[in-house]
Amino acid sequence: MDVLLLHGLLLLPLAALLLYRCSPHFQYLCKVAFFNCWIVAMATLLSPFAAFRGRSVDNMKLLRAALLPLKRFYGIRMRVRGAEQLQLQGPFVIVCNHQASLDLMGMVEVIPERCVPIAKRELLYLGTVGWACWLSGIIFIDRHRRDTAIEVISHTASTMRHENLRVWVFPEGTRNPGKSMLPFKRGAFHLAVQAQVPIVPIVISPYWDFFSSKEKRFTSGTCTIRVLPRVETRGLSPKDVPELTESVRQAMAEALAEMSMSDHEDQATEQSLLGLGDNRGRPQGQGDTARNGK
Ligand SMILES: CCCCCCCCCCCCCCCC(=O)SCCNC(=O)CCNC(=O)[C@H](O)C(C)(C)COP(=O)(O)OP(=O)(O)OC[C@H]1O[C@@H](n2cnc3c(N)ncnc32)[C@H](O)[C@@H]1OP(=O)(O)O
Ligand SMILES: CCCCCCCC/C=C\CCCCCCCC(=O)OC[C@@H](O)COP(=O)(O)O
Repeated sequence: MDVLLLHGLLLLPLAALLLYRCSPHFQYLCKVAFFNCWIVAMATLLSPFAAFRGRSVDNMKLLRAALLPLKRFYGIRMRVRGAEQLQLQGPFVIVCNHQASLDLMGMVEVIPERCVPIAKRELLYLGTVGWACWLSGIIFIDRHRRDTAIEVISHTASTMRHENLRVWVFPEGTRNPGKSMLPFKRGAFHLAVQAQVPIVPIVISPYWDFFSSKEKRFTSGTCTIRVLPRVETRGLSPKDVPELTESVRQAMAEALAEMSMSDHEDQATEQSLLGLGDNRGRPQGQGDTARNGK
């Protein structure tokens, strides 16, 4: 009986490995589980060090260092275009499209010094992850209570100016795996206008080629991050916010559409150069990006 049990235990990892190799769904589940486990493990490991410093934006460096290796585990190549647009003195607001939790990998590629994201309050309750986020100075808003969210944003506007803080906002307000961007919430734009600081739009290319939570697909691939020219807000007032929001969204939507096309073309070219004609692990009609291993 014991021998049988031992054999069973030995065969279990082998069976899991086989399943991982053969089933894209199982591979997806493993990769997503690893992503979350990595975040929880890093938060647990690093929070005591961060606590030593106290609540400070400097702890974002720890958080960034902890998340940077993730792309290597997943074989995701990051290409950054226009990084020089982030070489600004003083505070500014970054607005970025939000497809999935994977955006954290793109975020840490380009996040400048002294920059914190605005996040939904619910993240605070994720145990050590919430603790790590709080210690890093992440700004939390309750999306269901507009007045208190607006208060937090107003307070952030004055902190930005006094403490030379940069703020990263996902203006869609929620994850959006769709092909176009959702209408933008206006908080980020009120924030920039109140603080009279520039807005730097960032667009992360679509993940369709290597990731889809709907289809439970997670392979390797290339992701492009494009930093668009900054938009000045000096002299603008709250009445200008709707137009400002629309013009920034328009510029980002155009960049996203362009990137969707060119990423597809790039990957098709790479594929034919590498002689990779098949569509392993994904439906017909979507390019393969298997060049990065895994
Ligand atoms: C060591 C290892 C650790 C590992 C650890 C890893 C984890 C590390 C995670 C970090 C990364 C996190 C990433 C999370 C990502 C998200 O959590 S995304 C979700 C949170 N983000 C957001 O919601 C975006 C910001 N939200 C907003 O800006 C929204 O405008 C607000 C403030 C919540 C209000 O929402 P709303 O009422 O639904 O929307 P909206 O239509 O914009 O506004 C309604 C009205 O209020 C007005 N208004 C809005 N804001 C303002 C304002 N500030 N002032 C005056 N009026 C305003 C609008 O103008 C509008 O009025 P009208 O113009 O129509 O007259
Ligand atoms: C004592 C409780 C212990 C709980 C342990 C929980 C383990 C949690 C596991 C992993 C945490 C990963 C956190 C990744 C955060 C990614 C940021 C993100 O993408 O947030 C989503 C938010 O933008 C929009 O949310 P919705 O699309 O509106 O929804």
